[in-house]
Amino acid sequence: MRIDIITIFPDYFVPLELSLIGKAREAGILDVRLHDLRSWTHDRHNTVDDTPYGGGPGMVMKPEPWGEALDAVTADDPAPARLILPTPSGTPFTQEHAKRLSQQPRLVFACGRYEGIDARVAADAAERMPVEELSIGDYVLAGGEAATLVVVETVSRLLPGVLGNAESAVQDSFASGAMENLLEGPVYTKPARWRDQEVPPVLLSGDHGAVDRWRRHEALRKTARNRPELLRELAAQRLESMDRRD
Ligand SMILES: Nc1cc(-c2ccc3ccn(Cc4ccc(CN5CCCC5)cc4)c3c2)n[nH]1
Repeated sequence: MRIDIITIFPDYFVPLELSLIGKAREAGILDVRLHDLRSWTHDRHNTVDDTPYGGGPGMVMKPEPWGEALDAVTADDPAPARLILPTPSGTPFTQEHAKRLSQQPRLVFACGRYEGIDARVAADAAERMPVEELSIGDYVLAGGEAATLVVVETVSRLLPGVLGNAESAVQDSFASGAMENLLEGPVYTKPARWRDQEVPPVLLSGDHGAVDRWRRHEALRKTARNRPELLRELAAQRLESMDRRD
């Protein structure tokens, strides 16, 4: 997968040189390219923002630099680029969304700052490529960079070869399958006793059936405590599938 990131803060993405994603880049699984938006400004001050039409607080990012940057970044590779626009007003980013994005050959991230990017940029890009506005949560960041890091990390760890067999994305909470849509319960490792706390004996029993039942019970308990609304969804899905079978 090729990932292009356009930002006025390229240094924000130094973390993508580290750890799993850094190794995936070295292995050629991921091709991450950073672009400084100011490279597509032509005035002495490299201006990227201006006051909002209609008044209001703050500044808005000018369309011209974005138009030129997106043209340049998507011109050189035939694979259809999908433009990802982090924004507080986007569709909620979920694990399902990450799985869909991990199937794409190319993602281009436009990291806004100030109060956002002139709306005509997304409208113009949509004439040439799929554009997705997405939110990573109901809170307002200072710009799109942190959201882009979250999406790139979530998507990258789903790519074959990125996670060693030491980790596995299959058992992720929100993953489909046996523990579908449940939060994962507690995890333990050696020593079996630490600061007077014992690891739950079932985990040392070697009885894999009992271990699976215990883990499912813990996942249900944690989901009921932290995300009860997920249980309602799960119950509704179960009822629906039972109704379909009847
Ligand atoms: N999930 C999530 C994503 C983000 C995010 C993503 C990109 C940008 C670019 C700039 N900002 C700051 C920012 C500040 C204020 C407003 C709200 N204003 C009210 C009137 C016009 C706009 C919007 C945007 C971002 C924030 N935040 N949270």
